[in-house]
Amino acid sequence: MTTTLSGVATATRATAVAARATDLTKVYGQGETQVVALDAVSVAFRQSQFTAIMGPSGSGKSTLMHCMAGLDSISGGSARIGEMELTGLKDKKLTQLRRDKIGFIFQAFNLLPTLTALENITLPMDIAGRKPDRAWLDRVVETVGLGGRLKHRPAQLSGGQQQRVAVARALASRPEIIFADEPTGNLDSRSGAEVLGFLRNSVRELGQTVVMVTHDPVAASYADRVVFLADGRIVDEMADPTADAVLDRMKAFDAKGRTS
Ligand SMILES: Nc1ncnc2c1ncn2[C@@H]1O[C@H](COP(=O)(O)OP(=O)(O)OP(=O)(O)O)[C@@H](O)[C@H]1O
Repeated sequence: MTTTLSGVATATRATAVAARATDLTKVYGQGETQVVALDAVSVAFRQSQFTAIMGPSGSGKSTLMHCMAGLDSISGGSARIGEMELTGLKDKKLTQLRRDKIGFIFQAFNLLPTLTALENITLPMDIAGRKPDRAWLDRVVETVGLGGRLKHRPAQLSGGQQQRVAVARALASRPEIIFADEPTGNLDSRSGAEVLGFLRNSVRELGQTVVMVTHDPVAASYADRVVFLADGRIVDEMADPTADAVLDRMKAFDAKGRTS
C-alpha cells in the first residue's frame, strides 16, 4: 500500500469517487437546431485515477468535461464533484466550487507573462487569499522537475515547461479533481511526453485525480483508463490502455460508424 504525502492511503482513496455523472444530459439549442451533445451519460471518476476521454470529433468530450466542471449548465440528470451536487448551485457557490475543488489545464497554457513560474503556480491561491500548504507545494514543484527555472518568466521557458507550470498551478491548491482539455495539443511529441509523464506522476505519487480529453492514442496510453464517447453516449471503456489498443478501438469507430 502506497502512502501519499497527506498520509491518506492511496488504496483507500482509490475506492472513493472524485466526480460522478448520472444520466447526464446536455441539449444545445431548440427545435430543428437542437443538438443532444450528451445523452444520459453515467460515469464515475475514481480518486487517484488518471482517466482519458476519447471519441470522434463532436462526440461530446468537451461538453462532458465542461458540465462536470461546472463550466456549462446541465439539461438533465446530475453531475457531482465529491459529495457536492452541481445542479441548482448558485453562481457564487459554483465559482467557489471551481476555485476550491477543481483544477483546470487547457491547450493554451494561460500563464501570466509578467509573473515568474513560481508566481504563476501560486497565483490562484494568492487571489483566493489562501496560503499554499508548503510541504505540498514543495512536492508539486519537485514533481514538476523545473529545477532552477522557477524564477523564469513564461517567455524564457519551452512550451513543455510552460505547460508543466500550468499543471503545477492546477495541482497547487490540491483540488479534488483536475480536468485537462487536450493539454498536449500545442506541444511537440517530446514536450507532450514530459507533460503526460508529469500528469501521471501527479496521480501515482501525489494521489491526484485527473480526467483528460484527448484525440491522441499515445496521450491516452498514459492514463489508467480510457472512456470512449460516441454521439453523446459512452460506448466503451478500456483499463490499462496501450496506444495500439486505443488506436484499434478508434479505427473501429471509423469502420463501423459511431455507435459501434
Ligand atoms: N455552445 C454550443 N452550442 C450548440 N452546439 C454545441 C455547443 N457546444 C457544442 N455543441 C455541439 O455539441 C456536440 C458535442 O460537442 P463537443 O465540443 O462536446 O464535442 P467534442 O467531442 O469535444 O469535439 P472535438 O473533439 O471536435 O472537440 C457537437 O455536435 C457540437 O456541435
